[in-house]
Amino acid sequence: MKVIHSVHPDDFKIYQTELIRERFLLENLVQPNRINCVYTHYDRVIAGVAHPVTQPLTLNTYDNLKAEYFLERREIGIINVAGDGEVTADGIVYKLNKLDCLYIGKGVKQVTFSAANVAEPPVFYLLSTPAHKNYPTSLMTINDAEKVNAGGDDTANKRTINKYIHKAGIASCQLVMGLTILHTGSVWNTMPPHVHDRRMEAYFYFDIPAGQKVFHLMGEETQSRHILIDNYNAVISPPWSMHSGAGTSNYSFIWGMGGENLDYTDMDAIKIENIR
Ligand SMILES: O=C(O)C(=O)C[C@H](O)C(=O)CO
Ligand SMILES: [Zn+2]
Repeated sequence: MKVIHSVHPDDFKIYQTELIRERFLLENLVQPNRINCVYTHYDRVIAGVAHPVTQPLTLNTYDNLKAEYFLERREIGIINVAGDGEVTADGIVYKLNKLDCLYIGKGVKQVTFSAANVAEPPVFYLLSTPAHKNYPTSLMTINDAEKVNAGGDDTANKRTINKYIHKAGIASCQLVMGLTILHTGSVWNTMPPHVHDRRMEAYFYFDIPAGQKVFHLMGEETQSRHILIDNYNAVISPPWSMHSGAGTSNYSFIWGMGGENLDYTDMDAIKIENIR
């Protein structure tokens, strides 16, 4: 499993394009009949994708965890961003259609992923954090996710934020997870931006139309940098970094966090006029 180490904000100031991409961008996660995971030293979050097509896939442990099974001391959030699929947790089958979310708690030994239809296979985005106790496995469909409508047409940031795993939603030890859908004609996510030193964050961009890209914005407020994002890329946002983005079209993204608290609204806002 690839390992991503933490970066100090002072060191980040001299980073050029290639080094920014190497240290923060997760590419090539979606491969047929494979689970690809990346271990980060940001709150020990593991991000990855399971893409079962013609065969079921099992979430095995990795040597990095020194654990008998993946969820021995971890919890995981799973969101499907493509065709219909199934996730089985210790023999119980959960159907996940596009944009449905499954939380699986610490102590579940066997997790498998499968496609409902080979012609339109699922893409399961995975985000896992260390966990100290078991919370029940819980499925939440996109319809049941708590919704916040934010932004406006006049500022090209009209979007719907869907919350699944958070203080008032699915219970977890430290994982917070949901997804944001940009409305047609809107391109800016998370603008005005924020930081939350108490939690790292990872974004997974999807439904970026062919030929379009997202400029993901990161860095301290007076040291902004960007990374060009393709469909199904994930990007790590360190606790000191703002995270925002503008697309050449509308798109969607999954956000997920690990750290001190489960309060989605715990953010330190940045004024647009202060960004440099
Ligand atoms: O569009 C938004 O605004 C977001 O989706 C914000 C993220 O959810 C976030 O950064 C949560 O901390
Ligand atoms: Zn955030």
